[in-house]
Order: sequence, then structure tokens, then C-alpha cells
Amino acid sequence: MRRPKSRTVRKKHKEDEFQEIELLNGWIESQKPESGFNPLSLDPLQSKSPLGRIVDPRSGVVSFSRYAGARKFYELPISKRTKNGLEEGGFKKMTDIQVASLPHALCGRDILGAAKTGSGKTLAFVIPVLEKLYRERWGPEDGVGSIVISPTRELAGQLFDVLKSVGKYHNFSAGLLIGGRKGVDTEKERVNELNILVCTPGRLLQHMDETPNFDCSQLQVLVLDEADRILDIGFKKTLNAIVSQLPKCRQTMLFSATQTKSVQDLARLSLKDPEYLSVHEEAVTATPNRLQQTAMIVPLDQKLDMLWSFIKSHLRSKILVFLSSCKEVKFVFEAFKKLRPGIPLKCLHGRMNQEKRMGIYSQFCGSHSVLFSTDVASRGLDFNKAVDWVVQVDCPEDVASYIHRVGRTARYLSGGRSVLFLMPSEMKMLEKLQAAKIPIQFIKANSKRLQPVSGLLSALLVKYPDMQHLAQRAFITYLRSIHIQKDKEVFDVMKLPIDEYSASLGLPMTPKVRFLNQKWKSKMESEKSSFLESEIFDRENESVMPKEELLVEDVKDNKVDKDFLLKDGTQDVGEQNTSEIGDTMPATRVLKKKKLKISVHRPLGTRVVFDEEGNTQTPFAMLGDKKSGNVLLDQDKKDEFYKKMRAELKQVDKEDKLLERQRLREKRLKQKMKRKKGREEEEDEDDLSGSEGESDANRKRKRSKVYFHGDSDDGETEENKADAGFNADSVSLAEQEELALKLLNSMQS
Ligand SMILES: Nc1ncnc2c1ncn2[C@@H]1O[C@H](COP(=O)(O)OP(=O)(O)OP(=O)(O)O)[C@@H](O)[C@H]1O
Repeated sequence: MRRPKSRTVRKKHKEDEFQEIELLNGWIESQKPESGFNPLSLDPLQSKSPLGRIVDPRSGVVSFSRYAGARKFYELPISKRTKNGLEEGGFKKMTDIQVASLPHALCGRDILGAAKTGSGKTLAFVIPVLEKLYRERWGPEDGVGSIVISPTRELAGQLFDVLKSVGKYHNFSAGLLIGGRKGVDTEKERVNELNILVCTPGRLLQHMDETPNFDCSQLQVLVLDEADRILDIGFKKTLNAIVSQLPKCRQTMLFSATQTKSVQDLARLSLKDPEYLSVHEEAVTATPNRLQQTAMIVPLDQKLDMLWSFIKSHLRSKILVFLSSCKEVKFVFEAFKKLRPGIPLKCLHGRMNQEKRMGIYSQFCGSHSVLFSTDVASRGLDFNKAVDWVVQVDCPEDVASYIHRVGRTARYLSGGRSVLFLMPSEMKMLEKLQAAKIPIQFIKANSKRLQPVSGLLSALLVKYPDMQHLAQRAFITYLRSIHIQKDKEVFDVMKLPIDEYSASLGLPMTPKVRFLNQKWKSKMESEKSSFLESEIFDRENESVMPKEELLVEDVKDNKVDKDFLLKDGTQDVGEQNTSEIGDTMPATRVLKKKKLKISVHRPLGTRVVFDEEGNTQTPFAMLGDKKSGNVLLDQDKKDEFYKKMRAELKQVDKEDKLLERQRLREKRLKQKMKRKKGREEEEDEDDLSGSEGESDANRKRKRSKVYFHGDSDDGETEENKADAGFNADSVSLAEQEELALKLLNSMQS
């Protein structure tokens, strides 16, 4: 047991601390680098030159050593405590971003730091955070002095570990505030005593809103790691609310491998003349030099075959696989696990509970295995033992996202490899990556080594009915993820061979995709609107375009895609794919009958009759004796006429009622679907974002119902039943009339 320090020892420590702080302040102030200057351009210090405070023995003049341009941590004006923490962590030489940014950050300037992935940005802000509070003699009674915000919980956890390790000789209290953990009430009790908060935006705002007396008014330093992500639209409201509660007078540091320069973003954070330090801006490549990057064409329906083959041939590697949605991750993980590839499999996505997420993250840090993940693992994570391969099965949404994903390998001094699967319709992405200084090599997939897995998946889906549901959800969320992508040059859901894709997941039937249906319909309508409007809605006119012709027309439209693909130089795989596109007119898109619209303003119960000269006559005039000019009516004819009219009126009346019922039902259904669509979109958006915060709230929300047409009972929901009703109701008018007539006849007989 350590003996309590005596009062004198404590006093001595305090005095030493005070002197050190004085020295550090003097050193920092006197040797401040000029604003706008990049310390990397300075020569390193001579190894034997004196450091810190230098007193000229003859004149007694006090000066300080230069710290801008320092290449080693001990040459910096930082406390002994931090130096000890760094040394124990094995950190001696600084990386480029640390050399460039630390001198500016230590003198309290706002920083915009950009450097390649894995280049050591974390220490570039952790050190100034510790040093600022140390020099301010921050204590427990001073409350929150620094806040570090990260977009994901895993990254926040990792930053917290670095802070704990480098700051282990300091006396600050630090807390990790991330969503999804049960202990929010315990956090609330302690959060006011913490000096440094490492948090995700959602949880920080939760404390700002809910924790009594939570006070950040004394905040000294705010850090946004992966700043561009935190500043983007997904976190906009949360971040604005957080910043509105922080004092304006503070130091703010933003770091990312893909930094924002948007004046608007910077204004939102009230940065004061920030130092923009982009150490790799002049570099030939935007990604780490030791990273070997490849891309290959893989048609959508062969992605799983390719992934399976890849895993089977890399059983001794550590592989990180990116897919676009939680549902896809779940399905591929569960399915491949059942097929036992011979390497441990793991999965990580935003809808898992927090303990499990953290557990998976640390397990993957340790061993060789395959981790299927959404973009929740794409930023910042530094898996201890190097990742050998990053496999992007689904195309990243943009260049920045690609850079962050591949950045999970080849970190610091280690090497790594990555492969990107691109569909023929996504080839534009390759151009974009190459234009952004990413040295990506285009290779041809070796189809001979492809091990098809779709057959095995079909068998799995039969054996495990739950899997069918997962496959259906994966199918729909993937299509939705493509549908909602902003970059329409790369992502076009209408070009996807959806039937083949569905079959490749082992599904016996293509699930019904409502949003695709609507998109397809609106495409058809816009292209043929004038024709359709005059023809298809004209009930009286029998020359309505037959459905088959519509189908042929649409297939012809897809021929445009085919030409486009061939022009793009993707002949070998493209050819195969174009035929797929042509053939893949999803049943759900075309076979749905076009409802016939009937003008409700059509005059009912009145009939205008024309004579041979084209003059109008009253209906009864027909019954008159035209030859004699006598308009007296024949009684039999009159009776016959009335009978006929009664029948006609009844029929029309019946028809009206049917139409009215149908209209009301459609109206109700539309409202219901609108509500459901809202709920499902929320769920799927969360599903795709994979970021923290939202997932927690979403778990509380009701799971939205599914809309599939599968032959499994599992997929059959209320909505399906409503759908079935809807389809039954949308029988053609001719059928309705027939029905009405039958009813009428039965009434009369
Ligand atoms: N000066 C250093 N000396 C030795 N290792 C370092 C140094 N700085 C950082 N590292 C190591 O380099 C790795 C990457 O660092 P870090 O996670 O900070 O990179 P990053 O630039 O933040 O990456 P990303 O952009 O992906 O978030 C870590 O394992 C870290 O321990």
C-alpha cells in the first residue's frame, strides 16, 4: 500500500508543477511559430542543441529553444507527465501531421488538420488537450475543460484508450460518454465531475438536455475527430445544438483524412483564423503509400460468389468486409457462418447492442478472422494487429468514404491491401477515384477460381426459414441504399439485375420492392405520358396499348444501358450484364396492372341522341313515329324502353357504388402506406447510416412491417394482405361491369 504523501512532499510537488508550467508558458509564448507557417518545412533540431530554457552563462540572458520543426516529442514544450505517458506508449518520433500541427496547437490556435488515414492524427489532438488543462491547472472542481467528439462509439472508445494511456500520469478525470450503454443514470451523477469528455454527438446532447447542472461554460478545448463526418448533414442538428451551448472563447481543433474547408462549416464552429495543416496535400497519392489497391468488375449477382471465393482463398488473413446496410451484414454473416468457410467470422453494425459491438471490435483486434461491417467501422478505427485486406463488396458512396474504408489497413508503418467490387454500372466511380489521386489498379477477376455459393444459399434458405426473411431484408435494403445515393452518375437502381440478384441470395422469388415499382412506374409514365394519357385512360376507346407492348418498349429502353456499358469498355463482364439488364425486367415492375381511371365527371343517366343530320334529339323522340311526323308513342315500345332504361340505370348505379368503394379503399390504403413508408424509411436510413446515436432511439421504435411477396409465410404481413386486397380490387372495369351485370340479373330474376 502506498503511504500517503506528507504535506511537505505534496507542497514540493505543487511548487515543481508551478515552475514547470511557468517554464512551459514562457517557452511556448516566446517561440510561437508564425501563423500560417508549416513547421514541417523547417529543418529538424540538432541532436545536441539545448532544449527548453537556455541561460547564457556570460550575459545571464534567458532564451528558449525552437520547438517548431521539432521531430521528437521530448523537444516539444510539453509536461513531464505527458512525456512519460508517450514514452511508455512507445511514441518517440513524431509523424508528419504531429510535426506540423503540435507547435500551433500547443500555443492555443484553432486547427484544421488533414492527413492520410493511419498517420497519427489522434496524438495530434490528445497532447494539446492534456497540455492545455495542465497549464491551466485544471482540477475536479473546474468541471468540463475539454470535449472530444467522435462520430462512432467504437472510435470514441479507441480515442478514450489513447487518452488514458498518454494521460496516465495526469490527474484529470475523463469519461467516455457513448450511446447504447445502460449506465446513463450513473453517467449523469458523475458527468459534472469530469474534466475531459470523449463522446459521440448524440450522447453529449442527451447530457446537455437531461443532466441537471451539466455545465460546459468553462470549456477550453473542443475537438472534432473525423470532422467532415460530424459536420455533415446527418449530425447537423445535433452539432448545432451542442455548439450553441458551448462558450465561444475556446480552442477548436478539427481532424480528418478528408477535411472540410467549407466556410459555412467553419462559421458554424466559430473558428478563429484556423491553421489549415494538410500535410499530404502535395503528396502524389491520397492514400497511404504502403497500401496496394485494386478494383474489379463483379456483377451484382456474383458478388457473394466472389466474396465467398475470396474468403476461402485467404483463410490465414485478417479481412474487413464492407457492405452497405446492417441487414446485408446480418444476412451474409449468418449465411456464411452456416456454410463454415474455415475462418472465424464476425459482424459489426449499428443495430447491435453496445457491449456486443465493443466485444466484437476487440476480438477482431486480436485474431485473424473476417469482419463483415457497415460503414460504422470505416472511420478512425485502428485494429491493433494489422488488417491484411479491406474488401469493399458494395461500392462506397463517395471518394471520401472509399479513403476511410481502405484506411483501416496500411496504418502507420505497416502495409495492406484492398479490393473494390464494382458493378458495370458503377465504373464511373473508378474514374472518380483515379481523379482523386488514388492509385487503384483495375484487375480482371479470375472466373475460373470462382466458387458459386448461390446454390448453397438456396438450400440454406429452405432449411432455415428465418434466413429467408433475412435475405429478403438484405435484398430490399441494398436496393434502397442504391436508390437513395446522391451520386446518380454512379448509382442507378434501374440498371440493377434485380431478379438475378434475388436469386443469388438464394431467394426463390424476387421480393416486391415498392419504391422501385413507383420509380419504374413514374419513369414509364414520364416517357410515355402523352401517349398513355390519351390512350390508356380512355375507357371508351378499345385501342388501349396492350401490356406486352409496354414491356417491349421498356426492354428497348434498357438497350440504352447496354450501349452505354459497352462504350465504357467493360466488354467481357459488361456483355453478360447487359443481357441481364435486358432480361431482368422485374416482374413486380411491369406486371402490375395499370389501373384504369374513369372520369367521375362522365355524364350519367343522360343520353344525347343525334338524328341523321347531326341534330340533338330528346331520347323519347326516337320512339315517335318518324314517318308520319306523329310523335305519339307506341305503348309497347314505351314499356320496353323504360325497362331497358331501368336496367341501364341500375347497372350504372351499381358501377358507381363499386367505383366509390374502390376509391375510398385506395384512399385508405394510400394513407396507410404513407405512414408505413415513413416508418420503414426511418428504419432503413438508420440501417444504412450505421452511425451511433440514432440506432439507440430506433431500437425503441416499432419495427416496421415488411412488404414482400415471398412464398414464405414469414414475409406475409398485414401489409401483404392489404396488398392482396388492393390487387383484387384493381380488376379492370370490364370485369367490374360484368360483375355488376351478374348482380343485376340475379336481382331481377
Ligand atoms: N508518433 C508515433 N509513433 C509511433 N506510432 C504512432 C505515432 N503516432 C501514431 N502512431 C500509431 O499509428 C497508428 C495510427 O494512428 P491514428 O489512429 O492516430 O491515425 P489517424 O491518422 O487518426 O487515422 P484515421 O484517419 O484512420 O483516423 C496507431 O496505431 C498509433 O498508435
